Amino acid sequence: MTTIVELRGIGKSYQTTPVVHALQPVDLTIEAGDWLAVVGPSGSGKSTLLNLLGLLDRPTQGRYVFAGVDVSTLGERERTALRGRRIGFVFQQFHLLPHRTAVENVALALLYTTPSAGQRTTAAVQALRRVGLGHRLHALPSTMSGGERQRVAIARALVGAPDLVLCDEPTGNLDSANAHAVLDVLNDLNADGVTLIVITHDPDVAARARSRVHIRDGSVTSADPRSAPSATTAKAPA
Ligand SMILES: Nc1ncnc2c1ncn2[C@@H]1O[C@H](COP(=O)(O)OP(=O)(O)OP(=O)(O)O)[C@@H](O)[C@H]1O
Repeated sequence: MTTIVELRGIGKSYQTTPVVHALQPVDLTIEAGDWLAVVGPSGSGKSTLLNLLGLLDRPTQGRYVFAGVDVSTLGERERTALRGRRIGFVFQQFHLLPHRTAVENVALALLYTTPSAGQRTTAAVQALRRVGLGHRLHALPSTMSGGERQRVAIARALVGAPDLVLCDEPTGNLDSANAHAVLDVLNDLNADGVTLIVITHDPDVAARARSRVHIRDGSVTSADPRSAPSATTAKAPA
């Protein structure tokens, strides 16, 4: 098995007055092919954890090994490169460029890694087909439903074949029909081997994952009673 994420005693405090201990030290292991939901109420530390996992922020303590690389040893430029090549992001607000078609939005994600425009377009078309949007390649975001827009965003996250896709409230802006369609896509991708971490406050979204951890007041606890509370290990069930 390949370990994608290994957090050892990772914690984060914001040096404000007073200091905010946003994330208490946590151990977390994610293997290739896992789908983990991180569930917690507003202010519990979900974004803090997502920012650490996605190399968008640095912890104040602990060790993070991502895909075999100890990221605490890396400079900012190396972290940015690792993030760009190996982590895909899906956000609640889609963040699509409004005047670009679906295929252009997805192809843009490869701008700095794939010199050939033709190859970028080919990969974008494949990614859009993978999320069931092969018939909407040239649509502008304004002509798409929220669920379709989020599927474009998922295709954009996937197109570079990342080791990990991090989703922050991926259904937060969707009605229940569109939310189900997006969760079905995540389900299919995970069945194909894509490793997912989904941050959510929605228990229905969390229920679709293979495993769950809960976060409250900055403390991560496992939903799996077999795990020790101080050593949360998220593993796909056998
Ligand atoms: N830059 C910052 N400086 C100081 N405190 C912060 C900062 N960012 C977050 N916090 C605090 O850290 C705690 C965790 O915040 P975080 O944004 O991670 O929660 P969350 O679970 O993502 O919330 P939400 O669901 O509302 O987005 C909160 O008490 C928040 O006020």
